[in-house]
Amino acid sequence: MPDPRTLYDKLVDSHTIRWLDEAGQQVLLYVDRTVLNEYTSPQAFTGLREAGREVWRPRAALGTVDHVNPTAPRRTAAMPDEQAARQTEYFERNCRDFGIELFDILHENQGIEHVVMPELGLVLPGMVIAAGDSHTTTYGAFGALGFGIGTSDIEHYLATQTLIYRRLRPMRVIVNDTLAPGVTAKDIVMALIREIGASGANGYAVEFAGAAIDALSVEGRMTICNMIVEGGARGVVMAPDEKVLAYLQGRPRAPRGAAWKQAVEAWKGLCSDEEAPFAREIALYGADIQPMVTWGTSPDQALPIGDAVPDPTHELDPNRRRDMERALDYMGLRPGIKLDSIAIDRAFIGSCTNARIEDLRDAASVVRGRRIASGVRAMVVPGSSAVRRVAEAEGLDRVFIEAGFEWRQSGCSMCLAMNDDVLAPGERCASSTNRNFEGRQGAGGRTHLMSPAMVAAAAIRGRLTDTRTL
Ligand SMILES: CC(C)[C@H](C(=O)O)[C@@H](O)C(=O)O
Ligand code: SF4
Repeated sequence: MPDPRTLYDKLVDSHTIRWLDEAGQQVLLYVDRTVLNEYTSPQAFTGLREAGREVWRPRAALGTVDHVNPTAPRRTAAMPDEQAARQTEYFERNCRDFGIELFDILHENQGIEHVVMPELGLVLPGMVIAAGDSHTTTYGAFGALGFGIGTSDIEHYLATQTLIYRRLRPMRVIVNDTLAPGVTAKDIVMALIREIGASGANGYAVEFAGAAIDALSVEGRMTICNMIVEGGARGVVMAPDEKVLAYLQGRPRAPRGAAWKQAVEAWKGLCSDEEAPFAREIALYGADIQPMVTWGTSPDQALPIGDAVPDPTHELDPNRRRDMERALDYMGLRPGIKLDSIAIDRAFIGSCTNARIEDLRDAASVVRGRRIASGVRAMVVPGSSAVRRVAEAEGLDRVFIEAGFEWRQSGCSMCLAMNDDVLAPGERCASSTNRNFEGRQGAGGRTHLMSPAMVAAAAIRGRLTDTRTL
């Protein structure tokens, strides 16, 4: 009998070309696909150009403009500034010259890379996908191993279709029970990061399992795989099930006909063996998880919405106390105030974490028939042009617009404020994104992370709000 293996190890083993050390901890890994963006790919292409190299398998790469483009409701090719224009022009030239398919800003498939790849059916169970963006882990929801790589690795990948890869240690997170109504996938991942800390999963590949994960939609699973990066995990997997197959079947780039049948057959066995060894295991009880919000400047500085801003003087660890004091100072918050009393200026529904169609439906169901609070500026930035079209076909754009939201074009937008969607200094934002670092949404801007439904509720009340009380 072969040794029992985890799903993560099966994925790495099946893509290992050769061991680079005696224990097989460092390997030459075959990578099936990548996705490129205008922000992290330029130096890689410059490297290829300078070395006179070609791209080994141009059809295994796809480019989409997402980080720097504007999201103004009327789409044009114009960029907000000179640097963004230079980045997108060079990106477009690189894709053209190296034979890589490109979704430019006016393309009907344009969108945030981690939304575009799955919706086209380009992420399949059993694949290894590496890309120049940390949230490539999103693809774990399909039983694929996705991870972010730096620019020199992008160049290595493009030239060889391989990477030098160091194995991670497998860790399992089991989420038992069922979630209470009003609690979402975002709350699971935020609760987990709060528990393990922002570097709690450093060095680990996390496998999620358990009844609460099984019960989630594929979109919800993507939210978890996307955001667990903020807990330090550089690899995430979930065993593919019937829901994954149903999600993929018929997608434009997914296999069809006999190839589909063959693929489904090949995906059997993409799960951890029963006795597979995990270096670490954590259990969460789904029924205990509450809607979460962050109060600080790190994704682990989060609490259930019913709680109060914590008091640093109660923290015994001096480093953590200092971090808390600094975070509260930056966030302009006093210890002890109720989280649901914190007034907001802005509300942002967007990002590769939470701007898929299901997220927009969730938020719209909170917003329907209501108006946003006066003084709040709220916007919805769909994760992709396709999500935007589906939402419009369902009339969700009207729901948001009638409530006072701006309905925008797709892109990363105010998730990281590389375009002209930025917070002014001191502005406070309820945001469905994944990072709340200082200045993330604009210099001096204050970010509170939460689920899209919670953002919608905050926009309506004008302060952080438990959706269940609306
Ligand atoms: C720009 C890119 C390097 C970065 C990432 O890798 O995650 C960005 O997408 C982010 O979310 O901060
Ligand atoms: S939406 Fe945000 S987290 Fe996602 S790729 Fe863009 S900047 Fe990164």
